[in-house]
Amino acid sequence: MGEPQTSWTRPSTAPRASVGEVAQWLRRLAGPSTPVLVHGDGDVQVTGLTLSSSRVEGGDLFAALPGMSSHGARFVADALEAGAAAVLTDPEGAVLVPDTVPAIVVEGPRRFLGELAAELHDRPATSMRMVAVTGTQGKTTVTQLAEGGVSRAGVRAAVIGTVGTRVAGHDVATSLTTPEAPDLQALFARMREESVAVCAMEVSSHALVLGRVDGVVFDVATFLNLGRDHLDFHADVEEYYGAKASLFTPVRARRALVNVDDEHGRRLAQETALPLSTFSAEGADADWRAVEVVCGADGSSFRILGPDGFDLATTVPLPGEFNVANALAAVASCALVGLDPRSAAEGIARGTGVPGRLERIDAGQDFTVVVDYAHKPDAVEATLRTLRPLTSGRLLVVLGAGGDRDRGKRPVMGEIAARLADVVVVTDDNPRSEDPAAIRAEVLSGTTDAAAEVMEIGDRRAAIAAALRLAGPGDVVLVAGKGHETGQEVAGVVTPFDDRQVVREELAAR
Ligand SMILES: CC(=O)N[C@H]1[C@@H](OP(=O)(O)OP(=O)(O)OC[C@H]2O[C@@H](n3ccc(=O)[nH]c3=O)[C@H](O)[C@@H]2O)O[C@H](CO)[C@@H](O)[C@@H]1O[C@H](C)C(=O)N[C@@H](C)C(=O)N[C@H](CCC(=O)O)C(=O)O
Ligand SMILES: Nc1ncnc2c1ncn2[C@@H]1O[C@H](COP(=O)(O)OP(=O)(O)OP(=O)(O)O)[C@@H](O)[C@H]1O
Ligand SMILES: N[C@H](CCC[C@H](N)C(=O)O)C(=O)O
Repeated sequence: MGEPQTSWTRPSTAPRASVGEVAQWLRRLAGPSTPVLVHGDGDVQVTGLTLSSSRVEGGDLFAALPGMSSHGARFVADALEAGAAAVLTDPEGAVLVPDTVPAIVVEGPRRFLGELAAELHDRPATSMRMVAVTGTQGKTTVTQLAEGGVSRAGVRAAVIGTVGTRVAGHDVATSLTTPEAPDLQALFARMREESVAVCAMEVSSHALVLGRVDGVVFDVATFLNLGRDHLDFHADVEEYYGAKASLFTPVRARRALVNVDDEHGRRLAQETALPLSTFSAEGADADWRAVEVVCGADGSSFRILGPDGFDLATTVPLPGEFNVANALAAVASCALVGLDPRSAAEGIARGTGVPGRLERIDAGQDFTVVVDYAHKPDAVEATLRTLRPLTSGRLLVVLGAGGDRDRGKRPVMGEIAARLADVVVVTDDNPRSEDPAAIRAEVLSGTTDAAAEVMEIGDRRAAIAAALRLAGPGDVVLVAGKGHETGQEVAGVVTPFDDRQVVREELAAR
């Protein structure tokens, strides 16, 4: 596959519009009661749109928006230095923009950004079949399986999500699970140039609340599940559900695919106004079903039963019952956008796993080591329950929790780990700006009632090394929380750290 395509975050042929034209689009979007003002030369041409000064390219319209920690207008000087041609901002930001700079000023510009970006790039998503996947767990796995499956079947495909973006087989670096609208629409424009036929993307609840997918109508929106997550961002589970459910409305999608094994999925199936298809891997009555599931250490075999007598015996190259549900969701999503479900399933079966998702690290040791991105209660539980039957000896887990994120999940994760594993090594994940010892104490507070042996080793490498030293034949070591991540963030500094590499190094050093 080669090096990531750094230039593919944008189309090779830039779009072009004048500041005056952009203001006209905004007036249409905002309606007559919202004034849209133009300061300076309205004939200036813009050839791109971005909302981060650090990603400005020459000719861009810099969207200087208010945020939770700052106002983008504070970075106008940086944006101009990087070549921005004009600024889009709100009245509060306008006072920070020099008079000489062409600017468009409107109240609450974030509301219009998705539509604006889509318009600037001439609605590129309409040239592809668009699959959106949401849920607390499994988004990355489902989108990667779908893209991998159809690519192997010869379809030009793209995927956007937490582990990055791939366009027609080329890696493209992105950082958020769901990129901001200007970045997203530029990526779609690039995909259109590359004749991509189908794009599967993860849609996070943040993205829905912050309007990152505004301007896109997905051909199918897929709901996986809803568990505890992001309660630092959403007030409560009801609000979190509401954010996810907003994807299943006619402004955002044409059709819904919903997991009826999940409690919130069943609710959504009742509530959505979209044409509905359902799926189940646990025996419920549904349009798409996985039956005769046989789980093994390297994956599972099962039969897919679908509409119109669809019946296929297939496999998924990832262990765990939940990955049968993920594979089923991937196949059904492909079918619902008009792709052949049989070749998608066959493509998935022929594939490898997904980076950092139940990824086995094998260096010839006499026990099993698995690196997994489980960093939420349900994922820790699902992963440990998957690994227990594959363990003839002891199940050991190395686990921490991220800083500056939902604190409530920490003791819950500790409790689950101590209940389902035999040895728990509590360590640091990404402490970010928080005191690492205080985070560990919160995780540890959940572990007190269980029989598991619990130890605390803050340094993540030392914690991994300790677990590996304790392991023997028949044991399984789960290194949870960071999966595919390649850095550890402590006090604002990201240091290279890849659990998979550290495991290899520590195994070699044993
Ligand atoms: C809560 C959240 O999602 N915040 C996002 C939001 O931040 P914000 O609006 O508060 O921005 P801010 O930091 O106050 O800055 C204000 C403005 O100044 C701009 N700025 C800031 C600094 C600078 O040097 N130059 C510059 O132009 C920023 O681009 C922003 O527009 O807009 C920023 C600009 O795009 C994002 O970087 C930022 O994501 C932060 C980094 C983040 O961590 N987001 C995570 C929580 C997130 O979105 N996660 C989801 C879900 C993942 C999952 O499912 O697990 C995702 O989709 O990735
Ligand atoms: N369907 C599922 N049900 C429960 N747990 C799952 C499911 N799919 C994956 N997991 C667990 O969740 C972890 C994250 O999976 P994945 O990355 O596919 O989900 P995600 O929704 O993209 O997560 P994130 O939003 O954190 O990026 C996996 O490593 C696994 O432990
Ligand atoms: N997208 C998630 C990733 C969390 C990964 C975990 N390793 C952590 O740091 O908590 C977030 O930013 O909340």
